[in-house]
Amino acid sequence: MTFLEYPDRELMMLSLADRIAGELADFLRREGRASLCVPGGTTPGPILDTLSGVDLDWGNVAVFLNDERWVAEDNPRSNTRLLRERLLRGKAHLARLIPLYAPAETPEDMLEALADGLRPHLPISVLLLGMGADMHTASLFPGADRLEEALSAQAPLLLPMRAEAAGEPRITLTAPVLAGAMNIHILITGPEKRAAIERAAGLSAQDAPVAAVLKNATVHWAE
Ligand SMILES: O=C(O)[C@H](O)[C@@H](O)[C@H](O)[C@H](O)COP(=O)(O)O
Repeated sequence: MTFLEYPDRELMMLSLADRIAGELADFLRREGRASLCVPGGTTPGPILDTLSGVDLDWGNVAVFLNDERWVAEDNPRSNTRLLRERLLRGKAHLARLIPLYAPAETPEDMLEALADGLRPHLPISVLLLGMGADMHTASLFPGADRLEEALSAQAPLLLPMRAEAAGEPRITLTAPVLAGAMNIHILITGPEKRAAIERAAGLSAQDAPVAAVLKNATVHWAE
């Protein structure tokens, strides 16, 4: 992994948004299309805000989440809602949202249909991930019910995931899909997460799921 330390959060958010935009522009130039996979949670908001105003051929960019909480879009915990409010507006309103949620009782009910929608947009051109202090990334939580399956090289694209720390049931991209991204950025802030990611580098993905994507990742950190 490459570790980049920034003088402050604001500078980190702007620099990383700029870098992500540059990587997307490269893909668009070379291949005519690109995919951008982003986290929910509280950290990435300012990057999504900046990206939404960037001049890109957004009509050829597919955007999707790393993972989704299995709640309707009007729920404040919906990551899709965050995407719509912070990224899919301004210039980026032309981007194509590939859903990780559809109204149904459980993620199991929609798993195949959602995976079919995702498949044509892989491998991921640019992946942005967050991480919890417990070393989870996407919804790959330590101790989660289907973690082992999600870490396997044979994992399907998407899996439902349930874990005590997760709250509601989740749906998540699996480790091989995340690790197969062409550019991988992990965005973290604060001393606790810095210590966690340094510890994760020496642990198995079973104990520290973020370890599954660390090898080719650039970690971006500010106090
Ligand atoms: O839906 C989610 O919760 C995210 O995709 C998750 O993996 C997130 O990135 C981490 O939990 C960090 O979240 P914070 O940025 O809020 O600390």
